[in-house]
Amino acid sequence: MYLKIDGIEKSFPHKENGQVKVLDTIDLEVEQGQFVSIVGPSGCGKSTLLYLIAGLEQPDAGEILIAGKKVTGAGPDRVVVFQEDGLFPWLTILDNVTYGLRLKKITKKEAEDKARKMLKMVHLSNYADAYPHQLSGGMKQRASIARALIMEPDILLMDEPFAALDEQTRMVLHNELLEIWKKTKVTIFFITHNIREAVLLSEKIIVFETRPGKIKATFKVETTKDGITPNDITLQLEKQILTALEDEIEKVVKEEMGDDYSFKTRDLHRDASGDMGSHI
Ligand SMILES: Nc1ncnc2c1ncn2[C@@H]1O[C@H](COP(=O)(O)OP(=O)(O)OP(=O)(O)O)[C@@H](O)[C@H]1O
Repeated sequence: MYLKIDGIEKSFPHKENGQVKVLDTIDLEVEQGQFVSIVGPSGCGKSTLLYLIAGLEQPDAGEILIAGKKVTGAGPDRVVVFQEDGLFPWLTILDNVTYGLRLKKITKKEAEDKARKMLKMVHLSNYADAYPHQLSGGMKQRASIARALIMEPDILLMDEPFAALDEQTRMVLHNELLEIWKKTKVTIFFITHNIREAVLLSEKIIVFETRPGKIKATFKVETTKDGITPNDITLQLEKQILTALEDEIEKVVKEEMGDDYSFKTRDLHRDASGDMGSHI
């Protein structure tokens, strides 16, 4: 198995309880080139797992292996794309994209050629000399993806990368990301609150339980030979994921709003295309 998450546990210090357990015995396998999404209620440890894979946090127990090698710290083989674009406002888009290459021993010309190729891939060729403030939210996020891809990572770790974007921009970026994924064959580990987004993009979807995060269910997205998922399968899957998530969201709601509040009896947020659990 390419990415193997084996018995991962993680706690953080907590001012009242001493320690709070965030992840409890996570076992998970990802194949090389696979697109895997994680959905789960707010605070269940999704980002923590992503940081552990990135090597930005260390587990209390268990280990993460990539191609059989234990992750002990950050490395250029894993790049994170965050919800906020994180571009440097004082640099042009081209310079933002080449920034990560500074430590690599390549000439400025080589770095720029590479960056222009990446900008072409995310359809930003005409904005190489623009500054981030001159770009829309979606364009900035595409620049962030180009900046990540230029490092030629084996694993792209995406932490709610499209959550701050409007629906139309999100749809465009979904298509672009799928194109990029097919072209680069990069392994993608994608966190989202949006069930429809997860179903649309991924091959495998993992639903997390409320804190301490545990895997509650795993769903495989079936496609036809030409890579398309028929609508009835998509809808069915969205329903199943929503059902698995509802119980978990209910727990979070009760914890925060009291036992007399029920999420499941309300229809307001029961649309799988919405961001489930992100605003509780
Ligand atoms: N460095 C840290 N120190 C202390 N507590 C932390 C730290 N990082 C995360 N936590 C806590 O761990 C829990 C899980 O956080 P995490 O961000 O992984 O959840 P999440 O599922 O990604 O949440 P969301 O969907 O809201 O982004 C939260 O209660 C958070 O406050």
